[in-house]
Amino acid sequence: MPVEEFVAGWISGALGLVLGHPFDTVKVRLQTQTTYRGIVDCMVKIYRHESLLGFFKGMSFPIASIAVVNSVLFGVYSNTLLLLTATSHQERRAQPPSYMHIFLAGCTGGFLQAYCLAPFDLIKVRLQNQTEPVAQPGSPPPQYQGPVHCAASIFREEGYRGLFRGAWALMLRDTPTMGIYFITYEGLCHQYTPEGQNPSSATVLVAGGFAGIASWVAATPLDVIKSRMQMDGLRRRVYQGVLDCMVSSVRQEGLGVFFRGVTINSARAFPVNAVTFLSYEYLLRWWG
Ligand SMILES: C[N+](C)(C)CCCC[C@H](N)C(=O)O
Repeated sequence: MPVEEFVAGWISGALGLVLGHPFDTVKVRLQTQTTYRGIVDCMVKIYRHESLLGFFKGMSFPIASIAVVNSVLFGVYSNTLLLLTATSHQERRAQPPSYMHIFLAGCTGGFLQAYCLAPFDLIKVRLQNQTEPVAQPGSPPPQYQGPVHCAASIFREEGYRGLFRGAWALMLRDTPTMGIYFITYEGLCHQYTPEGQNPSSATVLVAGGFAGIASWVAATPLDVIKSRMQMDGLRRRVYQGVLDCMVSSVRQEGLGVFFRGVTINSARAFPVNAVTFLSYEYLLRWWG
């Protein structure tokens, strides 16, 4: 089983992640809190009350977990394609797999990575939603003092299953949309690359960026529900499950609720995924 894909997936994911984290914090706040009027208002308030550090809340765990999560995504994707089409990464330029195979491999990768991602994503969302200024002397400490403390408190209060709160919504969000992610990427690369050649850096950047946007636009409705399920249970349980969360969110806020954060998600998705795919392709070419 080729391991390069796993390592390339990890490094490229980490680069994309740091670049996108400030956007991600704004997105999570907009999706789960009602105090902000929009993207700019949210950014200004975070900066004023919590300084630049406020944008990087909750980042240490994703950095640690991206090794597992992105290497599972890219490793499973690539190895599923190998199973389905019997072509390795290098051979795929000459013999491109069918879109059906790409979609299925993407879904498989998405499904398995969601399972690894769930507890890390939960902790990230809980930390990002703490609005207290970072470490102010004299003020009461925030509920969670850091990722390990957060994980331990959730485990203590809600048990092992508590760490998987929102995991169902996450799995539903990622399985089909990771299929869309890889289809868009491969489709655009194929379109703009002469037969049998490797795509140029510009093509990889643009195809990666649009793959990110396309999959995030499709993923946003379930992303909102996922974030809400993850915040639920912090004080008192409000939702009975994914469906209940959907129904009551729509009842209270209208259908528009499903597109909360879509603009910021797309703005984040382009650079993050352009960088992710560029470094992924180059690492594999370099090693291949
Ligand atoms: C499937 N879904 C849309 C959720 C994610 C697709 C892109 C994943 C990438 N690591 C990123 O953070 O943008």
